[in-house]
Amino acid sequence: MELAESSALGMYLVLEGTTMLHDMNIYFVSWYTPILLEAYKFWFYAICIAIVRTTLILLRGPAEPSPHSSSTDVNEKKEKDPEPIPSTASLLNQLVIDSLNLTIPGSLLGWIPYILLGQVVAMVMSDTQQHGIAGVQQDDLTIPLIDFSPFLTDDESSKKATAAAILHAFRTSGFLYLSNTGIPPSTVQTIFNESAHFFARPEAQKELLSWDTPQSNRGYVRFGREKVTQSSDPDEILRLRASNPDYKETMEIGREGVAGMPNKWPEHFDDDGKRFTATMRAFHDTCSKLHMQVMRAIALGMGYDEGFFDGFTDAADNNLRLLHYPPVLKKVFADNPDAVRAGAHSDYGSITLLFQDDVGGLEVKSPRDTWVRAVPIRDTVVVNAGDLLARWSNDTIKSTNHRVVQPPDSGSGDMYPRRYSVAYFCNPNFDRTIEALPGTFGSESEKKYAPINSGDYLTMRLAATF
Ligand SMILES: O=C(O)CCC(=O)C(=O)O
Ligand SMILES: [Fe+2]
Repeated sequence: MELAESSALGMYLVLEGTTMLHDMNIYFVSWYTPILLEAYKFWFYAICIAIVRTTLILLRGPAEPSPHSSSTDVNEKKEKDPEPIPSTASLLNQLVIDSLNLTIPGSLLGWIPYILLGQVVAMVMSDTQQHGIAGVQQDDLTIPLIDFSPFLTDDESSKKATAAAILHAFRTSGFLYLSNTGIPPSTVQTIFNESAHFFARPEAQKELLSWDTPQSNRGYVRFGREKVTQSSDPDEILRLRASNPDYKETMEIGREGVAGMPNKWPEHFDDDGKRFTATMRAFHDTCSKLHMQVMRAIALGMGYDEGFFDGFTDAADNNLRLLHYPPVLKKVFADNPDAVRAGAHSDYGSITLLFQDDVGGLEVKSPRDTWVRAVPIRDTVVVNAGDLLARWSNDTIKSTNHRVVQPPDSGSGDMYPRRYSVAYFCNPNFDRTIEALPGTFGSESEKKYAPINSGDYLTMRLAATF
């Protein structure tokens, strides 16, 4: 039966292969359609055989190894583990997947109504959403989509399960998508509207709100001023900035009420400026609550009391950054392989809450050293760990490099569209000392970093890039 299945699949691949040049507009053939239909039939048969095979295994149990296979080379046998026996759950799972897959060639052949295919796709999508499988998975990098709502209940076991999933993501890829965070999508939409309105102001007006010092880290940063990079060598940063500027402008908003470090609000310009100020003040507060909740999840995941980090998060020494990447000629990217909207970097603080529009362009470095697109997923927040959390966790949590490049080519026009995003950079209270967390080291000598003051660390990192 296995042979029949692979033969049918082989026929499908061979037949479909013969139509490839036609598909690529290289060599047109008159028999394209009939051959393709025959190919789809073999695809359909192969899945049918697979379904029958799985059903038989379910009913009868796995086949005994044949005498032939047991008499194969002894050396080879010694090295190989016996084939694992699939569990009933995994067989049932396979059966569901195969049945769903059957609808694809089935619909293409007109044997199964198209409408069913649509329903099946919707079913698979909602299933993966529910089980948190969705997200991004490529080149050994997994950015899971995690539903945060169970963590916001009083149910201890739901909270623990969500906390464990979040910590696992921080320890492996350093990135995750969070849904149902408690921040309404309409609030995020308002922030994006206000941001677009702000960046549309005349350049001269924005310059009046210009960012001045890394200590304060507040205000408007014009196009090309910040060059995010891992380098701390000033000459190297200057050279990079001149050759490959970040194609972006930003507005940095810090915690309100810090002596000597006022935010640079546009409230004295006009009513729009007043509305912007009130909206952003409120959003800073809203995000600081999510920051506290995510840190509580990390605490629970690491086996501490849920409130372990509260004394590190309650000052809300966080930075709200509005980002605008203006439209850019496709030619700029085509001509220069190093062109970026935001250069490769890791974030500095504890965690970042990132809201992106649906344009795309954010990429995350995979363990295979490739760039993987962190595609926008509607109504989710991308959460990633920063360098200070990695340091705090004695490198058990990862602060992963990421960058922003051109969005996928939509094909029309000679420019890539503008993109907006909003990053909320969270930091441990600036007056706290950060040193290896309990449980992240055995003996004192396993602590990788010296204790450091949170505020000093952040200022040092910011001073290097502006
Ligand atoms: O715009 C984005 O999606 C990412 C921005 C970012 O990584 C940053 O500002 O640190
Ligand atoms: Fe970043």
